[in-house]
Amino acid sequence: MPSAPLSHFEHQYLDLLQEVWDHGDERRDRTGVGTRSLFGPSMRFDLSGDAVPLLTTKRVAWKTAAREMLWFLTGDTNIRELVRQKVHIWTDWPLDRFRRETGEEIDRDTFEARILDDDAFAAAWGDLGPVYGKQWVNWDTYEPVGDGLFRKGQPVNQIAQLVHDIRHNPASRRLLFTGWNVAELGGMALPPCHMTYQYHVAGGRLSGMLWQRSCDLGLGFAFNAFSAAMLLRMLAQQCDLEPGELVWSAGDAHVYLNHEHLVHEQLARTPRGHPMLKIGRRPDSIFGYRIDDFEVLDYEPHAHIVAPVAV
Ligand SMILES: Nc1nc(=O)c2c([nH]1)NC[C@@H]1CN(c3ccc(C(=O)N[C@@H](CCC(=O)O)C(=O)O)cc3)CN21
Ligand SMILES: O=c1ccn([C@H]2C[C@H](O)[C@@H](COP(=O)(O)O)O2)c(=O)[nH]1
Repeated sequence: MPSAPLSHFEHQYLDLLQEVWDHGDERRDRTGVGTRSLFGPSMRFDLSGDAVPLLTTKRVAWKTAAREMLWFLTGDTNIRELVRQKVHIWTDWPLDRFRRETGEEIDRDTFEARILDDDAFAAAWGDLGPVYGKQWVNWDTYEPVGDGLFRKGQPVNQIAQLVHDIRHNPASRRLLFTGWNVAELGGMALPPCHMTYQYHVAGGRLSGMLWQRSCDLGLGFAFNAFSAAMLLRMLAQQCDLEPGELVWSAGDAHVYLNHEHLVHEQLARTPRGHPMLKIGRRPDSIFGYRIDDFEVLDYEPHAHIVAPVAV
């Protein structure tokens, strides 16, 4: 049965957008663009059935978000593979570094073409540092070899460990993984925003919480909410559980001042439809999913809204 309009999941997002725009503290942020910001909001999304919190008040490139999530799970931190899949959302940071360090005024398409064509260029300029994927599946460890010396130990695969723990110790209060490796933050293009994920099993259902320290409500949120739900669904499938709830909570939730048009346009639109995310196949492991395994149904969103990304 279609539910009453006010119960649509997306109203939580639209209400927050309005709240931040109307009452957020206006400040100059790291990027120089300026934001309005509120601290500590949260939202809850019911993922039962195949429900997925994919925004409908603008078209969201969910396949781009899905490709990014699958890329994280490979442990890769170089944008080359994303660019090869025509995912451009991470290009601006390496491009910015390239321009700053070489003084060359290269455009984005040329930069991406060089990343694809030139191995050495990709290795030198395409890497984001030890960001999400590195920490999720290859967190470095060190073991003493005497005299104050250490050598690298076996890296920790937090995701494999998580799947094991959900399966074998579902009552655990330690079902979590994090990208926030304090010792390695300095080498990252950006410290993780969607930084910590925790899970909870009850009544045959897997629920998850994402703690996002910093959220760009106009651009990042749509990707982060979809990806967190997608990952939860994959974990549930691997652990023979039904999806429960996704709890999203943020530290600094902000709207960039140059997203004013997006705020007004989205708030003028009415959420429509109840998007569903289908997974067509059950791979042998959490690392075995491919983009073609995912399909979104009942998605007839309002038109896309172009908004600049603050670098
Ligand atoms: N300011 C800022 N916002 C973010 O959301 C963000 C960052 N920086 N830095 C790191 C990553 C990169 N992410 C991004 C970057 C760009 C888009 C973006 O431009 N999205 C457009 C077009 C998507 C497409 O390529 O089709 C959108 O309308 O959603 C989204 C997420 C999320 N993160
Ligand atoms: O997944 C993501 C990644 C990034 N963001 C946003 C949040 C902020 O607007 C910037 C990061 O800047 P910091 O100064 O490091 O907070 O990127 C996002 O919303 N989601």
